[in-house]
Amino acid sequence: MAPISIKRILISESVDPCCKKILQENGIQVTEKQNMSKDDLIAEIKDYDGLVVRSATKVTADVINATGNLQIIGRAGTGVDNVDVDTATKKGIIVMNTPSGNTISAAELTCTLLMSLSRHVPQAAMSMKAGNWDRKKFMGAEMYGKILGIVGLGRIGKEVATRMQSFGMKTIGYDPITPPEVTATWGVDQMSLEQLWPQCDYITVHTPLMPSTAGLLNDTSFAKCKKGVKVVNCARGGIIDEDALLRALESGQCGGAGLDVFVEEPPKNRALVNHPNVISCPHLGASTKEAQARCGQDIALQIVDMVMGKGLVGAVNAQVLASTFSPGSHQWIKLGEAVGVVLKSCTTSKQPFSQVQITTQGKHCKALDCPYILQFLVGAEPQRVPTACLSHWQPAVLKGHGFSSAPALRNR
Ligand SMILES: NC(=O)C1=CN([C@@H]2O[C@H](COP(=O)(O)OP(=O)(O)OC[C@H]3O[C@@H](n4cnc5c(N)ncnc54)[C@H](O)[C@@H]3O)[C@@H](O)[C@H]2O)C=CC1
Ligand SMILES: O=C(O)C(=O)COP(=O)(O)O
Repeated sequence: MAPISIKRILISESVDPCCKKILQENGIQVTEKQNMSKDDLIAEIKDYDGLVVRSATKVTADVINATGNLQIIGRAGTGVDNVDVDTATKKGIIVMNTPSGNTISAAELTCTLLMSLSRHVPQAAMSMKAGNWDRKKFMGAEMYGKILGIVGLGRIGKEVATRMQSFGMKTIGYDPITPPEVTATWGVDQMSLEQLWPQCDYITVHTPLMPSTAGLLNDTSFAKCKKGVKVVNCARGGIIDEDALLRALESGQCGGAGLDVFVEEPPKNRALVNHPNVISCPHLGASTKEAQARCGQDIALQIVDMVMGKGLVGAVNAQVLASTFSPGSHQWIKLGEAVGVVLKSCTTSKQPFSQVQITTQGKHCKALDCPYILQFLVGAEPQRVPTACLSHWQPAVLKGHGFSSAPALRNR
């Protein structure tokens, strides 16, 4: 991989101090500036080769187009929906994230919200602080024996499932990529959303926000749910349609909601936050010491490795990734994608490939495994290669994400 020169990095949010320390120890100058307006960021960003953000910095096309020498946008966390990845890609800027650093913390907050919904803990605590002693008002229900529907069975969905099973919940779910045989090994019975909605006592969503997941829970799907279903969104605002949720809460079709994320953060419209059956947090899923330490360290080390030419871990924009490999590799990377496209056109099955082996011949192909496999996947199954796979292409991760056997590359 051709080394990339990064001399100055701007950290625009509260990222664990270890991030700055690691970058500085590796000769990179670091400036921390928080709470910048869009105009401030546009003025500031011109002087930097790298930018490190969390979810609050909106790295829009305007910001990216204002950059002079920016080469890397590092997301100390999972979701990159606050970064205009397409514009970054067009400008040749690598976007990289640290998707596993905050998984456990987000899963634990989800479980906390599920349990708080069942026993009204926040409302009871507020009532106590107001000087009351109201036992009748806060009658709850056991989690034991109830059905939890998990939409999105990736890293966080899996951790939520295994934790809630320990409370005696039955876990069912839906994911278009993670195969049912894989989720069955962690106790989640997969089915279509049509089958899932009417069965659930609780529903929690753990998908990225994208066109196919925006409004997954809407008026139509709420109408198919059990009356009084309780829902949690610790993923991204908008996966549960906020207006539909308010209507469902008001009609009693939805019995309560635990919300960590909102379409607009902080939300100007407080109708949901103020609803008596809503428990909400200001996007706290990743806000633990442990998650922040992991994400801060991971993003710094990934940037340092990239600068040293050691490897490119965590890049979510594969096209840029391809262009960072030596010019000699480009033709092979293109060939990988083309082979994927051809193979895809030869199969009529909608299922992911169960086993793929790519055999190359000749010394030039020996060092190509990462980019070649990645581009093969992009060509073969673009809609089935989640960001997680692109950023963590290692066979073990691919296997967990729907490729029942990760592609093997053999060189003869
Ligand atoms: N509240 C917070 O602070 C945090 C929120 N997050 C968010 O949580 C979400 C999940 O994160 P991870 O589990 O790490 O991601 P992941 O990529 O491991 O899992 C997402 C899963 O959603 C599935 N999916 C895609 N489209 C779907 C659809 N239409 N229906 C059902 N499933 C679908 C994918 O196949 C994948 O398995 C992301 O939106 C992430 O940004 C992550 C960390 C902290
Ligand atoms: O990692 C994610 O996707 C998150 O939502 C966490 O966001 P944060 O880093 O806490 O701003």
